Amino acid sequence: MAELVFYSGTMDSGKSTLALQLDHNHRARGRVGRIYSSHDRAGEAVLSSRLGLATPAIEVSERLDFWRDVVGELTTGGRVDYLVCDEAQFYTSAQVDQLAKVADELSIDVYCFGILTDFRTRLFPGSLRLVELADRVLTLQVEALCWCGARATHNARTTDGEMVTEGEVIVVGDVDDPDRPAPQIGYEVLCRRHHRKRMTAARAKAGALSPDVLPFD
Ligand SMILES: Nc1ncnc2c1ncn2[C@@H]1O[C@H](COP(=O)(O)OP(=O)(O)O)[C@@H](O)[C@H]1O
Ligand SMILES: Cc1cn([C@H]2C[C@H](O)[C@@H](COP(=O)(O)O)O2)c(=O)[nH]c1=O
Repeated sequence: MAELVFYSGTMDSGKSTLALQLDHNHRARGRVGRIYSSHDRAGEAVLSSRLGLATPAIEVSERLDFWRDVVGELTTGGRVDYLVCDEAQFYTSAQVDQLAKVADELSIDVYCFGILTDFRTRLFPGSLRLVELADRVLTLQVEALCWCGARATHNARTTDGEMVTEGEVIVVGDVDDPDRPAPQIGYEVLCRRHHRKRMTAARAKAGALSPDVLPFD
């Protein structure tokens, strides 16, 4: 029986890398996959990983109907054994329903990858529906870490290193690189404790340098 699987983790936890590995392993055994992504940092119609690998993908806009897309491929002589769906948090609830239908009625395995919650700690619509419908929800094993060393569970949006809690839900961006100045808008993964306290790495560092602040912990 085909499955709908949701691999979830914070930003920078290796989801796209796993998506590319999974596709590679299936293709190496002669299976034919169809790859989708949405708002990838590297641009439109691509699935890219921070490890440098990338592959062409079908861009998932709000208008894309997965059921019609896959049925269209099959009825024009194509073969589809599995779907790889990256950045699935950005999919609509209806699109996730279509993916479940593809798994159930066409017996095609569907592997989805995405972050659970946005910068305000709210579930993305696509992730919410995946949690509701997936046969399995799997957390990535490579743990992204908060600056304090604890497992990072939340995605913070930052402006010049300071956490922000208001703004558009979708803003494509990357996690800050400690070796280069923080971009105006970036992301940082934090443990819940530090997300609650809006304590980014930059703030923690500034606090540690100031003689006047009370100890944080
Ligand atoms: N220079 C590097 N050397 C080893 N691993 C790296 C390097 N850069 C990134 N990574 C790994 O890649 C992961 C991010 O992979 P990626 O697939 O882009 O994440 P996601 O799709 O979850 O945002 C990091 O958590 C880290 O494990
Ligand atoms: C938290 C959060 C993230 N995003 C964007 C930022 C990135 O472009 C992607 C996540 O990609 P990754 O491969 O998992 O790093 O999502 C957003 O638009 N809104 C948010 O709240």
